[in-house]
Amino acid sequence: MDSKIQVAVLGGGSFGTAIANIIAVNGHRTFLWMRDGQNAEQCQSSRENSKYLPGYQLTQSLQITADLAEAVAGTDLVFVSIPSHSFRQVTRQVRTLLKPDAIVVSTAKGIEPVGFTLMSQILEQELPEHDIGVLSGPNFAKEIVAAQHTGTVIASESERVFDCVQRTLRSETFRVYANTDRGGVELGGALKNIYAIICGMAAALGAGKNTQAMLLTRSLAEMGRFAGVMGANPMTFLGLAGVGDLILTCTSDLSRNYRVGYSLGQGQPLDEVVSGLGQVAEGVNTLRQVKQKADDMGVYMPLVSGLYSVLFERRAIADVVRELMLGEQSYDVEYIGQSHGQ
Ligand SMILES: NC(=O)C1=CN([C@@H]2O[C@H](COP(=O)(O)OP(=O)(O)OC[C@H]3O[C@@H](n4cnc5c(N)ncnc54)[C@H](O)[C@@H]3O)[C@@H](O)[C@H]2O)C=CC1
Ligand SMILES: O=C(CO)COP(=O)(O)O
Repeated sequence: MDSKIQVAVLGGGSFGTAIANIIAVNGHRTFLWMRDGQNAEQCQSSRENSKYLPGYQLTQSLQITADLAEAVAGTDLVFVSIPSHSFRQVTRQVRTLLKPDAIVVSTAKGIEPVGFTLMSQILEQELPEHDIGVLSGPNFAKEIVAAQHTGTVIASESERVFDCVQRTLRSETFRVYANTDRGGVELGGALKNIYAIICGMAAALGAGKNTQAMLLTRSLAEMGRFAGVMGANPMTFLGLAGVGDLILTCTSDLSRNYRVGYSLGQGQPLDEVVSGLGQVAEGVNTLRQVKQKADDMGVYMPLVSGLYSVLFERRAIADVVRELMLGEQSYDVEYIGQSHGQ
């Protein structure tokens, strides 16, 4: 049996383009769908996505189109690489176009505001007949297209999804691990964006390595605590989609969320920073949603609360930092608990 399949990637931004290119290089018939016809034509003829990944040559066999029906008809595997604010709208458009047995995988790292809905829950709601999954990990699009050795995670309840995604994406430079904790993997990808903003801000303010290490570690503690209450497995946060992506995004200015934080730390106003970015930084909206949810569920998230009060309540960063440092001192690793920790 021919192991080559037909794949569609929806969303012609940085990540959609990078992932579609890997799959086409692997020899699968691959369509990259972008909504703007002129952009699609220009990328198809120049073999470059000059807006999102300038300077990177896309492989000849990748077919770039603005025709959604052409992109998904006959497709075995679909990646939805659309930012969270438009994810449902695009998913809805493909409902009647997909083959009944097509697998659908989200690559978005955000949360829908209404009802705190994760992207894979949108897939469940909009495409209930399909096997679904989530792809997440420390994966800068620019490094993927530059063939840097990269690892990622496919999360799903279905063996069929693991098997298909691992076989389709695997290459000499791209490695795919499996995880059955879909919610944990997805929350890891969304939550780390908040902490990337904090770490960018800290860097702009001259934070040293002690501060960076404390921030990263306490961020991980907060993420695991929140996800645990949401029903995820805190152990997922020891994997690539948890601590892996947290380290990546919190330590590099290739991250848009980190860059948002850096500019805020330099004193620029939030609306200017966000409108000047020209690309999606999911962390700003995720912060609003996580703060609300944490308050509703009574989850202790001092870093989330601190960033929220700087961004949306106009509190001075220095005051918030002082308060965080002088707050109640607690246990290092809360899973060890008081009785073992003493
Ligand atoms: N860039 C990266 O390194 C990574 C990004 N991600 C996640 O993937 C998702 C997409 O991110 P990027 O590709 O980086 O974003 P981007 O900002 O580079 O591109 C977003 C793309 O979505 C398209 N889009 C937006 N609304 C649309 C709509 N209603 N209909 C059709 N297309 C629409 C835009 O035209 C653009 O092509 C985000 O949730 C992000 O967090 C995940 C892993 C890595
Ligand atoms: O998720 C990412 C890398 O894994 C990309 O992060 P940014 O969205 O902050 O650029």
